[in-house]
Amino acid sequence: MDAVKVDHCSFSYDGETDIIRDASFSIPKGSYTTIIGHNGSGKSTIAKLLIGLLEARTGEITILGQKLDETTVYDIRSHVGIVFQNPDNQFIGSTVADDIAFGLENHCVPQEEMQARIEEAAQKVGMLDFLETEPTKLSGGQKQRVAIAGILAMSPDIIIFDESTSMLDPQGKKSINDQIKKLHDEKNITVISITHDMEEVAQSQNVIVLQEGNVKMSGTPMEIFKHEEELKKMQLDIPFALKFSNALQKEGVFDHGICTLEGVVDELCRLKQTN
Ligand SMILES: Nc1ncnc2c1ncn2[C@@H]1O[C@H](COP(=O)(O)OP(=O)(O)OP(=O)(O)O)[C@@H](O)[C@H]1O
Repeated sequence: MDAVKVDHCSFSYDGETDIIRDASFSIPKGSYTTIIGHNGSGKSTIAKLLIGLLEARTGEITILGQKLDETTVYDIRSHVGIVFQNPDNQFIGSTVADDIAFGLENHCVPQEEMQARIEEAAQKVGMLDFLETEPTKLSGGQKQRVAIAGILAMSPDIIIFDESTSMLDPQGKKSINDQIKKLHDEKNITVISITHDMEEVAQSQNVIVLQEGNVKMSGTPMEIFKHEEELKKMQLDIPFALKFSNALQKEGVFDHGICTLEGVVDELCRLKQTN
């Protein structure tokens, strides 16, 4: 089953210019999909359409088999968690723990289980020592980690990350990206991540490339990265690991391209053993 199906959707903020233009794509249940595109290509608008914060002018959106409309939107939102780009708009609690608990309280999770889930989620994002801190006293990156913990604690079927790691330092970004991958691998959650981080794109299973509100390409990371020139025209790049492995391929060391650093290291070790 598809987790998400977008069928010929168009959307306009002002009723005149379409920002999303006849977009169609589907995202398989349990997959890890990244959505990329230049600034203003419509990625965040798509995310808001998927959770019914905006309504498509034409076309149909189906989430986990349910057509999205005013009768289904609240039920659908209970299965879909979203972490936005700006953490400041996502705080309601007076402590970090309250904040992570917010969604759980709405779902009437028993107190004891709630405490365990709060601690587990806080630990995953490296914020266990901050549970009693006021969210307003946190840095932007720390706030974003708490917002992510709030969603992780809910264990939704689909999580949408809308450039959620863009404020994090490199280590924080890596640890959140690792958590996202782990969540997907272990719990079979459908992960949809809007990102400019090509290292993250490389670790996903499917990629959707948006250009001016339309789906320009879709496929596996390697299928997408083959179009390096077209990506460049859209202000997009390929990951460093692939550039490195392409250079090694030119020198005759590798016989194929590899887009993750782990993959490059594995291949170098394999070659060392066979030589
Ligand atoms: N609330 C709004 N009202 C009017 N226009 C908007 C609104 N939000 C976004 N837009 C416009 O819609 C277009 C797509 O914006 P969107 O935020 O979806 O792009 P994006 O691909 O997420 O960009 P970025 O990579 O910069 O985050 C842009 O031209 C933007 O100016």
